[in-house]
Formats: sequence, C-alpha cells, structure tokens
Amino acid sequence: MTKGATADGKLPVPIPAAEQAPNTAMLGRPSEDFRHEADLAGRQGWLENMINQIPDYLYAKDLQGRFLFANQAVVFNNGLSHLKDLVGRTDFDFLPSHIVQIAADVERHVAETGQPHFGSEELAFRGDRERWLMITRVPLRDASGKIVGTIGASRDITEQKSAERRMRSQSYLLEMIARGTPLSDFLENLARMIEGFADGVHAALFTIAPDTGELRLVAAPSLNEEYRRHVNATLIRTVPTDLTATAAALKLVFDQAGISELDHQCHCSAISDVDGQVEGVLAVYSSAGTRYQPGFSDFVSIAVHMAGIAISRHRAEARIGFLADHDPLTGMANRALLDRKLTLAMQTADSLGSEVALAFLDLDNFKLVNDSLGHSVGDQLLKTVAERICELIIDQGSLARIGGDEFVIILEQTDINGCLGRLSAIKEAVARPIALNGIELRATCSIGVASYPSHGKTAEDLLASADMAMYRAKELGRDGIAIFTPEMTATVRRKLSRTDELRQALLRDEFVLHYQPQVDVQTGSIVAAEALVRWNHPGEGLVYPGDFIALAEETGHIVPIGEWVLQRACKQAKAWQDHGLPPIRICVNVSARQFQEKRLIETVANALSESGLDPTWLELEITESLIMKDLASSIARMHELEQLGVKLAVDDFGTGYSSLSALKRFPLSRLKIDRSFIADIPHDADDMAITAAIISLAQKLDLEVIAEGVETKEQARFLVDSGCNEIQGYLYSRPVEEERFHCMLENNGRIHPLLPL
Ligand SMILES: Nc1nc2c(ncn2[C@@H]2O[C@@H]3COP(=O)(O)O[C@H]4[C@@H](O)[C@H](n5cnc6c(=O)[nH]c(N)nc65)O[C@@H]4COP(=O)(O)O[C@H]3[C@H]2O)c(=O)[nH]1
Repeated sequence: MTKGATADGKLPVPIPAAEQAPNTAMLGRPSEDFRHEADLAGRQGWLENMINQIPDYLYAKDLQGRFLFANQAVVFNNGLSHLKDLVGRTDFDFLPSHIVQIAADVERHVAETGQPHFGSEELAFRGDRERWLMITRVPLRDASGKIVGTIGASRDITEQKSAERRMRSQSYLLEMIARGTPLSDFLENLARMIEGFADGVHAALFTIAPDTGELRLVAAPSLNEEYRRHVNATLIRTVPTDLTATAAALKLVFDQAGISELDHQCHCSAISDVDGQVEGVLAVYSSAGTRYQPGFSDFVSIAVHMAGIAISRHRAEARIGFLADHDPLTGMANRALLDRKLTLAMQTADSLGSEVALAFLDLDNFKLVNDSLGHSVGDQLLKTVAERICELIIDQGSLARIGGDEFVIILEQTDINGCLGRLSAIKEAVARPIALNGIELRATCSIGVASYPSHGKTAEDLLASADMAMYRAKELGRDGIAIFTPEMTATVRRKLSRTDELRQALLRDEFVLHYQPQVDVQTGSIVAAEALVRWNHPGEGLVYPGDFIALAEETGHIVPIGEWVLQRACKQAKAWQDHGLPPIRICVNVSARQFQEKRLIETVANALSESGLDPTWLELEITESLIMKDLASSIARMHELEQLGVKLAVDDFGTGYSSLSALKRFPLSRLKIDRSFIADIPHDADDMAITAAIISLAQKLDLEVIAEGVETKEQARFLVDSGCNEIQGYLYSRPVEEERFHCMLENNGRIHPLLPL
C-alpha cells in the first residue's frame, strides 16, 4: 500500500487510518487552523478524520478484492479494531461465500469495465444479524488512470428496509381487514408473517370466549395437529392482566405436542380491541437458536394491533349479523328470521304431509308493568318470559319476539289439538311468580293459535290468523288460549272497516250529543245533564255508544271524539244559560285513553275558554276502574283538573273496588252509583245493601251522590229513603236531543209528574 496523494487530483491510494494515530489536537481545532495547515500530511490527517467519522462504509479494494483502505465503520463492522487487521484481507475471510460472491462479482465487473455501479441493495451481516446495505462502487485508478481496484461506499439501510417491510405488511393486513377476509384466514396470514420475520419461531393466535374467558385457537399454521388437539383439549382460561400463567400453559401444550427438540419459550401478548378490551392472545414460541430479522419485535407489536382491529371488526360484524335476525333484548329470533323459519317449517310440513302450529302470545297488562315499575323491570320480565318459553319448546319449536310483549312460537309437526297441552304448560310457566327488584310479579298471557295449512297458506296469513285468535283470547277475558276460526277474519274485517268509518265520522261531523237529565227527586228540578254521544251513521241511522266507544278507545279515535264532545257540551250548556234558562251542571264522560292523554288539561281549559262556560258548571265523569288502574297518577291528574275549577264525579261507583282510604284522597264532588246495583232493586237484598252503604259512605265523606239507571218508582223510593235525592234514569227521561232538552229546561220543576213517588 502506498502512502501519499497524487498531484493530478486523482484519488490517492488511501492510508489506513489505523496506521496513523488520530490527530486529536487537530480534531479540536477550528477550521481557521485548517487553512493554515497547508502541508499535505496535515490535510491528509483531516481527511482521514472526516472519513472515520462518517457512519457510512467507505473502502477501497485492489483487483483481487483485498482491502487497501477502509474507514473505521468498515473495520468495526468486520469485528476488528484496527485497519491494519483488515488491509490485505477479503470479504471471503469474514463472511460465507454465498453472501459475498455477488458483491465480489459486481466489484470485478466495475474494475474490468470501468463502469461505476450505483445504488444496489445488498444483504450483509454483522455477526449473525442480517443487514441491508445500499452500495455504490466506482473504479479505483492510479496516477496514470489505470484501474487498480474498486472504491465502495455503502450505507446501512436495514432500519429503512425493515420499516418498509413493516409498512408493506401492515398495508397488506389492513387491506385484508378492509376486504372482509374471514378472521381465521386473516390470523393464519398474520401468524405466517410473524414466522417470516424470524427463523425458528412459531406463532399461534387465540380469541378469548367472552363468557368463560377460555382461549380458542384460531390460527397456528406451523404447528401440528397434535398441538391443536392438546390446545382444544386443555381449558386455558386467561387473565388478561397477567399472561404468565397462560404462557406457561401454552408452553406445556407445545412440549406435549413434540414439535421441536429444542427447548422453546412461550411469550404471550394480549390482543385488545379498539376499546381496549382484551379479546385475544398471540403466543410466540422461540428458542435460543431463533434468528430474528431486523424489526421483529416492532412487527409483533403491529401484528397484535392489527389482530385487535380484525377481531373487533369480526365481532362487530357478527353482532350486526345477529341483530339483523334477532331481538337484542331476549336474543330470540326477530320478525325477519321468524318469517324464514316459518316458511321453512311449512315446506317441511308439505314434504312430510304434517302440520305446523303457530301460537301468538301476548302478555296481559304489560304496559301497566312498564308504566308503573319502569322499563328495566319490563325488560327483565320479557327476558324471563322468553327463557321460560324456550325451556318448554326447545325440542320441537322455536320462539321469536316480534313486538313489545308479543311472542310467536312455531311448533312443528303438530296439529292444533296436539299443541294445546304444550301451550297450556307455557301459559302456566309464564304465570309463575317472577321476583324482580324485590317485587314479586305474576304475568299472565293470552295465546292465539292457528294451524298450517288450514288457517293460512303463507307465513303472513298464518301469523295474521294466530294474531286474530290472540285478540279473541283477550276479548274472552285474557289469561287464556283461543284457536283461530274463519269467523274471526270476518270480525276483524268488520272492525277494520268500522275503524275507517269512525275516522271519517269526525271529519264529516256525524256525531251528535244527547242529554239526559239528572233530577233532584225532592223538588222535581233538573240539576244537571249528562252529555251522551251518538253517531249519526249515514247508512245505519243513530248508532249508540255501546257499538263504537270501545273500538274508538282501542284505536285512539276516542281522543278527538272526546275533545269534540267536551267542546260541544260546554258550548251547549253556555247557550242554555245565555237563553236565560236555569243554570245546570253539564256532565261529560272522560274515557281511559283521554284521561291518560297529556293534553287533557289543555283540552278542558280550551273548551271552557272557547265556550265561556264557568268551570263550576262542568263535571267530568271518570270511571272508578280507570282511577284504580294507576291510583297515584290518577290522583295527580284529578288534582290538575280540580285546579281548573271543574267538578269531578266517579262513574260506575261500586264496580272498581276503591278502598275507603283511597277514596278519601280523590278530589271528588260526586259518586255515581252504578246502574247494575239499581236494576234489581227492590228484589235483590244484596244490591240494596250495597246501594245503601254507598250512599252512607258518600255522606260520611261529604260527597254528593247520584244513582243512574233509575227506571221505577220503587227504585226511586228506596234511594230517597236511603238518603240519595238525585237520580238519572228512564223514570224521569231517556237521553234526548238538544231541542227537547231545551224545552225540558224551560219547564224545569213544573211539568214532570215525578212526585209524589
Ligand atoms: N238501562 C238503562 N240505561 C239507562 C238509563 N238511564 C240512562 N241509561 C243509559 O246509561 C248510560 C249512562 O251513561 P254512562 O254510564 O256514562 O255510560 C256511557 C258512557 O260510558 C259511554 N259514553 C256515552 N257518551 C260518551 C262520551 O261522550 N264519551 C265517552 N268517553 N263515553 C261516552 O257510553 C255509555 C253508554 O251510553 P248510552 O248508550 O248513552 O247509555 C247511557 C244512558 O242511555 C236507565 O234508566 N236504564
């Protein structure tokens, strides 16, 4: 090796750095000194220092590939401390020939052709660690321009390469997630990628069962059947915060499966979903001989993260899929799945020549539970009911929840009679007491049942038939089972067309009010009028409330009808007053649906203000059974009405079982004895005793009392003798049209020959 430099600017044959002690004094000196250090040796020192401080690898080799010069990076990289130990040796002295041969070929080509070779990526090693170098090679020429070797400059791009590889892997994994690759395929790929980052590792991926915490093997591409068998046979429960026990258990499985002679370790990483919930485990088996590629541990972190995303997505998709077909509260099939199952059951029945029974089950008074005990109790009740039904049909049928408290049961290969025993058992099971929030509940249900093929040829028709039968069970007093009959269809059709007519009736102003006088028996004077609605039906003539109020109540039409009645009645009462007739109280019935309507107070206030009627002349009749349905809110509502200044009467008193203590809390002015108690007077001693007791109760509570449905003088006599002076009934007058009532008021107290009784 020659020391010195060429004057023509050609690259000098370098001086091995190790042969010259670094000029530490110069290193510390500012650039000022450099300009004054004109001598060549000084410059050369500077150059060497510079070259040695560059982290890239710089070297020159002769035509035989022997090192002539190299900077310290090359020296250290080859595991040496001094340049002199490197000079004269070749790459073959340090690395396996299959690795260095390619580089040697390139260098020879550069030397032979004089063509520089720019920027090739080559695999290299430091010890047993794989690295990537970006190498540029140019010919080394002497002073005469003759090629005497090669100069190489290379940069370690291992980190960059492994970052690129991680990025590529990550993109590939994300793409698989986006494409909706099945979870097992995704995790298989992931495990393979991890294994591709190191020689001698095995990866296994597990999900954790949400209910038990048990591991479930999903992917372990390089592990054998024996491993799978052992893993599946061993219940490995996981504590996500401490995976040491899990790792120990998985190592045992690995050893049992006899996968390798070497002693392997198992390292577990928790796989968390996007919310941080641990959903799975990655197990990596490695041994002392494992050779890791750069970026292995970084890739494992990425893999765990990607697995978390994939598992989250898989679970979300599974949940969405489940919700598309199931009711989220009870986990039972929903309407869509019911339709499919029912259609399938029908097809099976066709092929076997058998029948399918379909039962529609609706809880009785569920709304009451929800309203009075809250929705969470209602939800619990529904879940319990679903569980109880399921237990009884598991072998032969399926259950769906298709609405609030509506369940449908498919019972295959059974006719109507064959299923009745089972349905009774279901009814009994539903009615068993349920303890919820320290309350014991009993829920009864009404069941309607229809049979395929006789009661419907399609799923929709069969369901409609079972629904109709269920309504029949409700009408029959609830807590029962009704079988579909074809007449039910006709009834329902009638009901539907009646409902439509009712809706039209309001728009066409077909309702009218009749008024029935309430009389003071002692004076013979009319003291009040009950407004009673009638429907002037275009085809049927006058229709009485008994034929449409219940339907109006069921369909909600009662609310606008009731509003109309209130307005009309108030206006009429005011009109009579304005005519100079003796003022009387106007009594208006308020139905259950109306009473529960939020805007009732507003409706009453509007009717009063629009008519100009003084509130004291308006009395609202509320049935006792309605008040007792939800005592607390009824009392609150009654107080709101009382605030408006109107009077309140309890209609049908005696039928609703009010307790005395409850009665004292009602802001009432009047009790109206139900006409069922009056009808059999004077023949029924019990009714007479009850009537007398109600009158005396009213007196004690300082309430007015009136008897309705009084048809005979005997009844009136008995009432007066018992202390009730006000009566309403055919004895005095039937309900009459407005004009007729007008006349009665004009002759008030003078004409009617009621007295003497
Ligand atoms: N057997 C017999 N019956 C008598 C006698 N005196 C009166 N009645 C009848 O008894 C009913 C009294 O009305 P209610 O108990 O409030 O019972 C009413 C009431 O609950 C309801 N209703 C009537 N009009 C309305 C209304 O505008 N709104 C609401 N929500 N319900 C109404 O319809 C029910 C029936 O009304 P109507 O058919 O008008 O029947 C009326 C009346 O005609 C009698 O001496 N003997």
